Amino acid sequence: MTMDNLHSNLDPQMPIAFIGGGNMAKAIIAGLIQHGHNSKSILVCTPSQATRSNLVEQFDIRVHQDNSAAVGFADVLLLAVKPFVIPQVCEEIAPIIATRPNKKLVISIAAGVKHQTLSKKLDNLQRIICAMPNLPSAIGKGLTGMYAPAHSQQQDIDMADSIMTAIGDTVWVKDEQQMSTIVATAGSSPAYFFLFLEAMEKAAIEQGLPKQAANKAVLQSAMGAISMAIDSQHDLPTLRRHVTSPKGTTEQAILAFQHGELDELVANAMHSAAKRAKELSLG
Ligand SMILES: NC(=O)C1=CN([C@@H]2O[C@H](COP(=O)(O)OP(=O)(O)OC[C@H]3O[C@@H](n4cnc5c(N)ncnc54)[C@H](OP(=O)(O)O)[C@@H]3O)[C@@H](O)[C@H]2O)C=CC1
Ligand SMILES: O=C(O)[C@@H]1CCC=N1
Repeated sequence: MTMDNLHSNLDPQMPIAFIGGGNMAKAIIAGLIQHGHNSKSILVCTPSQATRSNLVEQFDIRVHQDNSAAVGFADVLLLAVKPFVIPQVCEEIAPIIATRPNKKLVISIAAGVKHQTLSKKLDNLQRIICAMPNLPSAIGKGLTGMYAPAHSQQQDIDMADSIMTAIGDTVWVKDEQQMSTIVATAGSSPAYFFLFLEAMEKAAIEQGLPKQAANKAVLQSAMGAISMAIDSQHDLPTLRRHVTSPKGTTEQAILAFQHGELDELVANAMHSAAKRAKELSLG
């Protein structure tokens, strides 16, 4: 709940178990370790030997091939598998969780998978929190949208929040429906920015800049703009106007974006992402 993740009160020794060791698990683990979490307090259960070896090499954490090991290792379990794998994982861990349901907190980062679906698949487990982080969690600059149903205990909300604020900032939503907009706005959005930067870099190269210069000009400008947008007391349209001299160069670029109906394009793209999150929640 704070922009300063140094304020997370996560105990660096607290055991955390991940089920699934892919891109997003790695991003969260990188963020946790950067925040000072003890690597030996992190276990990842994931089927492929290659992924496990890579995780040990990269982070010096514990790994296991059997998902049930996660339940024995930690009281906080982070489900980081693709949405379609969730039913199988729940089937494997539900009987073990059922032996001590009051001890286990499950945090799911699977896009679109609803709280109620998870609860049903985990033998009516009540201690479940849905989280939608994003890739910049790896460098402590993530944004995680979070949802806990009304019956959740405050200690579970605080625990989930302290894990996610260790790797960035959090936004809690009261209505689970809003999680699909969080997917579109935060979970998926780093890819939109990468795509836009790729397009700018390509255009700069086509206009004649060497690749290295094009890359530097694009990334440094993006970083400057984002830093200003965060720190400035001006809103986004005002900052845009500060760059756009009447009859100048920027105005021509902005007109070209407007002719291309940028607002509609962005709205359509985000609608498609949110719609897909809703479809995943049905599957
Ligand atoms: N990527 C992103 O930016 C974001 C992703 N998410 C969500 O995170 C989840 C994971 O996505 P992402 O990390 O990108 O996906 P990846 O494909 O990179 O990782 C999925 C991982 O799940 C593992 N896995 C597959 N089957 C099982 C199983 N039966 N038991 C345990 N582990 C299994 C895979 O194992 P192995 O490698 O061993 O074969 C792999 O390590 C998804 O639900 C996605 O919606 C949420 C926010 C952002
Ligand atoms: O593309 C996906 O489905 C996942 C969820 C949000 C980001 N990556």
